[in-house]
Amino acid sequence: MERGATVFVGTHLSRTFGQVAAVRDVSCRITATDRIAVTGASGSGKSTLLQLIAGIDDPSGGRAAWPALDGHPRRRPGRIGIVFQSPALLPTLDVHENVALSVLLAGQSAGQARRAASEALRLLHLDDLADRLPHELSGGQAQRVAVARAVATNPDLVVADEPTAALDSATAAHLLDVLLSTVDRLGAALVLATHDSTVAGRMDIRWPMADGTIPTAKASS
Ligand SMILES: Nc1ncnc2c1ncn2[C@@H]1O[C@H](COP(=O)(O)OP(=O)(O)OP(=O)(O)O)[C@@H](O)[C@H]1O
Repeated sequence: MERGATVFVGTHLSRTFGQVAAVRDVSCRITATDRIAVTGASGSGKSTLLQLIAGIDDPSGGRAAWPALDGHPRRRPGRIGIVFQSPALLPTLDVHENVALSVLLAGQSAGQARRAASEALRLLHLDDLADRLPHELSGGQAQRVAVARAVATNPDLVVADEPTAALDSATAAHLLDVLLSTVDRLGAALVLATHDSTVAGRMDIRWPMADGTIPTAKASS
């Protein structure tokens, strides 16, 4: 992707659930290669904002747009990779099949999916685990597979919702190393929600959320 390209623009975004305003009037911009940590207390709206950025939820008000990703028939999971707090691997598929599935869902052929999965597993040093079932993995290994699944389609934007929350600090640091080096290699933007100040400290930009808003998000543009 072109350097400086705008991957996402949120304009006066809001998302309400009944009486709860989870996201309130957030305007923000993400450009290619940005490394953004969304921080804030539990319930401040981080996950809700990430879901709007990933396009898996619609705002109640305002506008979400992905200028650099337009023109792609399938924005997700092709151009946007998502890593959740828990790996959420399909239990009856082995590691390679779990990763290949995301590529298939992005519209690639079975052969392309197999090749892309092998490449993603190699990138994340998971080749040796390709034949394992999810229950045969440690938590850290499973989360690395989840990263492989998110990046196998060569996305322009990776959205990660507390990807290290369930890991001990050494495993979390390793996962973050792997995630950062992978998005560097892809030239993708990364937006990551975290409670962990060490994790947030490794990102270039911090969006501190409080009560559904981000006072400084516009400063990233
Ligand atoms: N699907 C939903 N239905 C109803 N309320 C919701 C829903 N999703 C989120 N909320 C509410 O919106 C607010 C923000 O939630 P959100 O999960 O975005 O916060 P968060 O900062 O990610 O929290 P945490 O750090 O605990 O994951 C909370 O008050 C939450 O209860």
